Amino acid sequence: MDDFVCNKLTEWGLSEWIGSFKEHGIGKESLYCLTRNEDIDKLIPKMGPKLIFMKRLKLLQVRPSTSAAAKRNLDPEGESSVGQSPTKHQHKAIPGPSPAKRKLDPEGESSEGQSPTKHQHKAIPGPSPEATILFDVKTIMGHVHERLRKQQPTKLNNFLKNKIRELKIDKKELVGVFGKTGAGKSSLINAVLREKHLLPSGSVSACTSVMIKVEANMDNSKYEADIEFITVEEWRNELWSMCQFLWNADQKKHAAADGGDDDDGSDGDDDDFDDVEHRDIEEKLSALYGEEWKQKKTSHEDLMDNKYFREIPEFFFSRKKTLTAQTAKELSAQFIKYTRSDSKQEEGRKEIKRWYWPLVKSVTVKVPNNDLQHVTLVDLPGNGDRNKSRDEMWKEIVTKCSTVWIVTDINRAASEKEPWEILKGAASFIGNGGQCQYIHFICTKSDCIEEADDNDIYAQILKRNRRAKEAVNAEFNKQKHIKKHFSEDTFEVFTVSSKRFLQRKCLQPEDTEIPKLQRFLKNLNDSHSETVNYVSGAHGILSLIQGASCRDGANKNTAVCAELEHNLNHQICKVKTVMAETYKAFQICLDAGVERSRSSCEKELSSFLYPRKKGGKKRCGFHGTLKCVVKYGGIHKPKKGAAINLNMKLSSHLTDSIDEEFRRTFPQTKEKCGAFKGVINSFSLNTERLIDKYKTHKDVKLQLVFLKTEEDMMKIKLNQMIRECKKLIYSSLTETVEKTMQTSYERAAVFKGKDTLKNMRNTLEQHVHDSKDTMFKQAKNNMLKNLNDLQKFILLALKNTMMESIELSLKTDEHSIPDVSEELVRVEKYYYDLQQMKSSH
Ligand SMILES: Nc1nc2c(ncn2[C@@H]2O[C@H](COP(=O)(O)OP(=O)(O)OP(=O)(O)O)[C@@H](O)[C@H]2O)c(=O)[nH]1
Repeated sequence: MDDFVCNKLTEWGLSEWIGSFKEHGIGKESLYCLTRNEDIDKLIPKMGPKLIFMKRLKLLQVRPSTSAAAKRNLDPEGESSVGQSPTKHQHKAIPGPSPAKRKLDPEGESSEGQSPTKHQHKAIPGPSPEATILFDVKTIMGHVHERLRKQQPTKLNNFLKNKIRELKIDKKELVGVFGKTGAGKSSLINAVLREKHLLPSGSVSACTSVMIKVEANMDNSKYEADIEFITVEEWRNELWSMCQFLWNADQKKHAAADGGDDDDGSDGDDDDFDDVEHRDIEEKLSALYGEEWKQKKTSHEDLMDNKYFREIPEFFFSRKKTLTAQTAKELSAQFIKYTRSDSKQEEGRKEIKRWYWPLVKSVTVKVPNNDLQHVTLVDLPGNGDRNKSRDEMWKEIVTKCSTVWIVTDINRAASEKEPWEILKGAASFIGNGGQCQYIHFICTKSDCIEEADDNDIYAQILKRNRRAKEAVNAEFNKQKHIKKHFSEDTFEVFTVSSKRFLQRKCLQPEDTEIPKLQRFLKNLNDSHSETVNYVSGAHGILSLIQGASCRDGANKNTAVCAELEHNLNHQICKVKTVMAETYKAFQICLDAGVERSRSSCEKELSSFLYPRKKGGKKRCGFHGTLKCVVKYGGIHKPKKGAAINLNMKLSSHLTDSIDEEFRRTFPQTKEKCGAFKGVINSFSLNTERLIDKYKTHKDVKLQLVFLKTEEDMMKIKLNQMIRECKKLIYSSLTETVEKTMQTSYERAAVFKGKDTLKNMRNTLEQHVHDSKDTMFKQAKNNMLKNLNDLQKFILLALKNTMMESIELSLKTDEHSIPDVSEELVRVEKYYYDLQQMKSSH
């Protein structure tokens, strides 16, 4: 690593990160890359929270604008995108027609046969007043940016251009739809979107096998599916290990057939594992190669032959394929071969020779003329995946869900184990390790009732719905592990009938509860506060420009600056105090957790390694399970049932010890006071009082208006950053345990034949025994270190951002600034209009 990087980090007050940069070989180019926000996600797994800090560093403009990195940030790409963007953005901002207006036919059929364009012409309502305001303000800011670009690039000029570029609306709410296969997830998504034929559903042998994201198509009026493939290299590696496995299995079979010793001493359980693995492999290979793989399995390179991928050349080149169609039905027929596995070749789908799901990472389905432009529904099959990149994507999506729908058949909704196990398994990823605010337990197929006669059906359905809700709520109250992450007010039960909602038979739409879910999504989609933030940010920037162009008395500024700096120091002290208290509280909880983990980890491991059935009997098939666990780094994701995670089990006393304090420090729901006991949200330079005090001095007042909006914007960005970092801080506990356990998994995975189970158990036991004095301490230290990094960064960001803004608004004497008085008047009016809309909302 060269001196440049060291100097830059020192210059930015981040000298203690130099070690990490060195450790990960992050040099000058990467540093540029980071400050330009490119490819940062690839580096995040290496660097953890620090990279997120780096990412935000750019957003928060902590870096000095004279740095080389800053200069590169002001590249022409960025410039032009703002200057030209309004038209593109404007399109995005105007919502399409509401589904209610568009789909006059509840079946969702009528629009499908017709040309959508014609249909849309009739139904598209004009943009909402908010969208019009946003459109106008974006256009105004685009023009102002263009004028600034034509001027000399001074410090203030650069600062203003950056500020305009940073104004954006990036609200995206993810709703994760979980549930076992056949529960009714696809039908539910179709019903809430009133798109009867969008996601394929409904057969015994077929099921959704890859993650499908469904969102509004904001770019055109077509139905679209973007397919993202895994890498060629990844498939080659997977093929290699599958062929290897099949070869070993064949050898074993031959040895047995030759009359060799078929008892390899593996308790017979090896066969259980092999059977499961064998079935999975066969399923994958048959999907892609039909029967042909059986002749080619000795050479994985033969299975890479181009002829198998003729239909998807994109797999080798761009890794992305886009399908388009005029109707949902047409699109669905096109993408089904990328999303579903169909072991028995359903009737009507026999023409499909190859099913490409093993090569697909995810599919994004885009629905035109849908006004949920800020919401993405994600159909999540099962627990995740054994395929590494699909599993990573699963985790990434799950930790980003702001709402989770657990879908299950209404029959035995409360008593069935699987939905609760899915929820339990995901709780740490969506709770403290994620950002979920609402859990909806959705009991589907409420129309399916057997015992009632025709006249009684309606009453019976409603009665069962009531009972199901009571039972599920009662069950939720028993789920201690889930309740550590979520309070009762985040949990709600729905009893829905997707089928009857689309058919309008037997049940009124309201009784199907689909409209209730639609209203929820509509509220989630609401971008009012984002629009207010955009307009208020624009108002602040224009105030700064106008204030700078009519600046006069330096004396007043000195007095205001002194007062602001005094306020800033006072506020920083307040934040520091809360941060120190938080650190202390974390330390106390974790110390207790380390002690408990140390004393009980061997017992925990034992209960895992020697599982007993109810009644104390030994459990069969455990050998296979453990083999999977050690092969996949402590994690086993069976096709059915809950995922097994030994790392989480070992770190459970640590996570238990911190869960409550963690939730208090980083509350999930927006209504709560916010992170760090609300000290970030209440951070204020008291600019409102100063605005009132200096209301007769127009230039000072304008600068103070800018500072007020700058303060608000900074808090929004900081809160977003805190939300991302807290996930990494939380997951660092289990990750440390996972890393420490890795060597023992690797050693255990190589055992074969006689005494395999015993040897695997001994290896893990010995390792836990040897590392129990250090592993948990290390996990605690890592969490505290990450917390400390975050706290330092927040303080740095608060101080530097506000100081830079004070300096540029009140201490810089630049007069070659455009006159934006007209624009300011217009945006100011919009700003007040939006305030009024907000109060009437
Ligand atoms: N009667 C009735 N049947 C439903 C309802 N919802 C779903 N089904 C049926 O249940 C079956 C499974 O539904 P899907 O929507 O495909 O289930 P899924 O959870 O998406 O299944 P996978 O794709 O395998 O993950 C289909 O035959 C549906 O028609 C409902 O509300 N009422």
